[in-house]
Amino acid sequence: MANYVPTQADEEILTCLSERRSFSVVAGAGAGKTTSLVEALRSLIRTDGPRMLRDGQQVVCITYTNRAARVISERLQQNPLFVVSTLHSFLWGEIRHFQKSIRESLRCHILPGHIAKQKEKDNGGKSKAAIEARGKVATLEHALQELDSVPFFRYGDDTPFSDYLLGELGHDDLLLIASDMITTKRALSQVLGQKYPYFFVDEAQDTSPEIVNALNVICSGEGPPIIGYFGDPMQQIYDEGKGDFAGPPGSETVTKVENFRSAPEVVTLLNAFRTDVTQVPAGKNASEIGSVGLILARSETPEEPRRRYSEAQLERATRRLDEAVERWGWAVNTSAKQLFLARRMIARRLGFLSLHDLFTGPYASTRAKNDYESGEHFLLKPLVEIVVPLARADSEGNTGAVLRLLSTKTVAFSAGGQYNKASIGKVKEIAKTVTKTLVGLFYSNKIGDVIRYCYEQDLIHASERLIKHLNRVPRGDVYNEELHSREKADWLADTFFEMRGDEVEKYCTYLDENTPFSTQHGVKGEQYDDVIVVFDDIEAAWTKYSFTKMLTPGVSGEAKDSQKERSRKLAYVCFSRAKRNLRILLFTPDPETAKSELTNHRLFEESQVSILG
Ligand SMILES: Nc1ncnc2c1ncn2[C@@H]1O[C@H](COP(=O)(O)OP(=O)(O)OP(=O)(O)O)[C@@H](O)[C@H]1O
Repeated sequence: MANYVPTQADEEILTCLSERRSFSVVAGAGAGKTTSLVEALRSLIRTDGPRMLRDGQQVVCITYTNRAARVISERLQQNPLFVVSTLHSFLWGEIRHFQKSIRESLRCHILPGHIAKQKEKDNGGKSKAAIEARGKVATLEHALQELDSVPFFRYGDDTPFSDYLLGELGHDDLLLIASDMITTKRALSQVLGQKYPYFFVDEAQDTSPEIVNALNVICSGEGPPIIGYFGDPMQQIYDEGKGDFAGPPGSETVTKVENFRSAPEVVTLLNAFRTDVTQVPAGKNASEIGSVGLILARSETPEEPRRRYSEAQLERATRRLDEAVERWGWAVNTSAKQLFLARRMIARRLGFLSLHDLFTGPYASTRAKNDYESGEHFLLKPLVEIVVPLARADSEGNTGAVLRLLSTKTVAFSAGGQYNKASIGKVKEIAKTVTKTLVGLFYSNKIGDVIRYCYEQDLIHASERLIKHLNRVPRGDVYNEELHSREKADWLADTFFEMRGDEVEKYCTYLDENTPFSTQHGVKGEQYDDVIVVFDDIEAAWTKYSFTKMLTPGVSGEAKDSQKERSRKLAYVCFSRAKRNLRILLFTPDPETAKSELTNHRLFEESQVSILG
């Protein structure tokens, strides 16, 4: 890396590696954790690489996303010494052949564990939660009984949730099964330790406690295999993470104190949010001049049911943001990244409010909401992955891109698809017709027609769930929360199938990050010169977070512990994306009192805070 500055922490990591001792690197935002990780991996090429290659061993580096895996692999120039992979694909690759053990794990631990959890939620009464829990217990017990009829189990990116009797394992179950197998089957942990003398885990704070435990089991005892965790407990923003990851007994903790990203003004604010690491601005940004500014705007009492803003209120809140931006003199700063927890504001600005309200409204389960936010919802996936990219490539007249999309993303045009025996000329001709029809449908028909065409033409990997919705008669009855809560997905699908595609296209633009807007979760690992963070607890309509309570408990009341922790961490992640200038807009019921509270607690300086009149 140009301008790479070696640090004390890097030295300590090298010492651990040479002494074959496990370690955890704890570092704040912008510390260059990935740089330290890559440097440590590179050092192994020199010190232990030839021996490992001779003995058929490799180093495992686990990343949180596929994108991070690609970045690290590139920085290591695809050196075959390293297996750089997400946790899920690494684990599945290691356990998939042990089908008997997977079944045993499901039977003895995983399913009984899920059943016990659901039973805890059932007090025998008639509440919605109790009824739902009883339903889940029945389904799980049935799956347990019939487990032997499942020929084999599989896991894929397209199976976020388990369907045991179809043999589909979801993301969470995969982690539970793998950690169960590693901790209970000594032979498996020994084999893994022999194949891989070094394990590195990036973003360790988001690794589940079960997995940290399993990896520590592999790496317990003296000498190799050893494990190195790299992470920041303050940036644990996914609930399943362990946060305070630590290596097996006897391992070292290395604290990295530099911040190579942010200007000193931003680093001062970040330090006010935590006590475990006090950062010092380092490298060339230590001499940059940055700034921090907070504007407090009065929040409104929501007028709509479910504590939602009305259209007029949403409009007023958006106008307040424009006023704040104006006051900061950033109206012309088009490169400033705007981070919102308040997604309706983004959806409205970008033109997909009805889609947003559908996928976050009464027909959407928590699972559906999460999948919508990440672009993974099974109803949206065919459009996000195939239809919209095809429509875009087609409108640009980019035939090459159209053919590439068809051959890589669709079933029909893939190597094993129905056209694989046809001549190239014929395939091109079919591709043209299919694309023309599909794009035509997308712009003029309902979404249901588009998806149905994709399914009939074998363009999508249609999941069982999707096929079920396509084949069923639309629900004629009016949705009733009491009666239908377990079947709400039917109403979601029916409403979605009736919609037009234009909103989905805008949603895709947003997912592609081609806009100056992002959700606050979406920016993890990113950095921008200028950042605007908007906190509106009401508009976000989210009970998991409360920024007003976290920042100004005197004005808004004390947050619950979990709410406070989550909000503090998410705020920290957002603020720490700024390299130079950070601006925050906080909607609060009482801006004047909030101002004194914030400055009294020394989170912000008086000169940094102002009130929007
Ligand atoms: N040792 C170093 N010397 C100089 N610059 C560095 C060093 N390490 C990292 N940087 C630079 O600092 C910035 C932040 O690094 P990076 O994104 O790797 O940090 P991080 O710890 O992963 O941050 P976060 O956890 O906040 O996402 C990048 O621009 C990177 O190039």
